[in-house]
Amino acid sequence: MPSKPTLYSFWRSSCAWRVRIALALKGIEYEYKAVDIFNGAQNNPEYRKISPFGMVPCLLHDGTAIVESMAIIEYLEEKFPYTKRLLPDKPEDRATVRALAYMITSNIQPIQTNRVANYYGQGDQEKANSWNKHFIEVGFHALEQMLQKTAGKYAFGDSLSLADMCIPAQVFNARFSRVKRYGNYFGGGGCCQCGECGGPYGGSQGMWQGPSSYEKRILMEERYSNGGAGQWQSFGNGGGIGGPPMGGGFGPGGGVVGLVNGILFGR
Ligand SMILES: O=C(O)/C=C/C(=O)CC(=O)CC(=O)O
Repeated sequence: MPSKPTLYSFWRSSCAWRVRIALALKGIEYEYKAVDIFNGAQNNPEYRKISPFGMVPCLLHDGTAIVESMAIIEYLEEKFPYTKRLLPDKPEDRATVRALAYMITSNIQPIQTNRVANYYGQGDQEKANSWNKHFIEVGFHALEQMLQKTAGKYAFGDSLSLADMCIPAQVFNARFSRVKRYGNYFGGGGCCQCGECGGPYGGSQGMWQGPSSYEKRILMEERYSNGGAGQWQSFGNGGGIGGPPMGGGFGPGGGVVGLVNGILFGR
């Protein structure tokens, strides 16, 4: 039986959130250590020894420090093989699930991360925000095309997979970046402005469709797979210093794009 890992995390980190979802769904007990990025804790020399980039997440397990969320999740998949599987059996299915996940983890999130946007904005917050928003919208547009072919109850068919570890956290980032698709619910409105799709993604006007949501489903599965409210905390809220100011992780909100909107809020 492997020993208990320690997760260095922070509530605002979408990458750390992916790992928290995976740990929770796999029912792996772990120690949570918040790295208060907003106060520079990632620059602590001690932390830099285990996470040279000063990023979260970082998983410490049996004396090995593992950084990069996808490396961590795949490690958990291999190290705890008797827990819930996040990759399907067939190689082509695994490739598709990884592709869905990597669309976010390689081609959306790293481009819209604050250190990139802030460098681009050079102090102009509006400019930095528009950078993030643009790349999230373009990325979601592409993701939408993929999901139209792959999604069932979840991003890939009817089983939770690695892709579902990545989408909710990216939706969370989209909210922070005021992606217009959320507008009807969060005070904007109108269509996507990616310049490519000629109008609202999927055409459903961004209205929140109701309570049966993909996000909520993942939250609930996470909650029940861990037997209660304690893990609910560690999923969205992180607890203590790790907790977000907005409570509850995902609340009701508009969808992102047509099918994403559908799986998030309608199916
Ligand atoms: O572990 C990763 O895959 C990447 C980590 C980061 O880029 C840091 C991070 O959490 C950025 C963010 O999502 O806010």
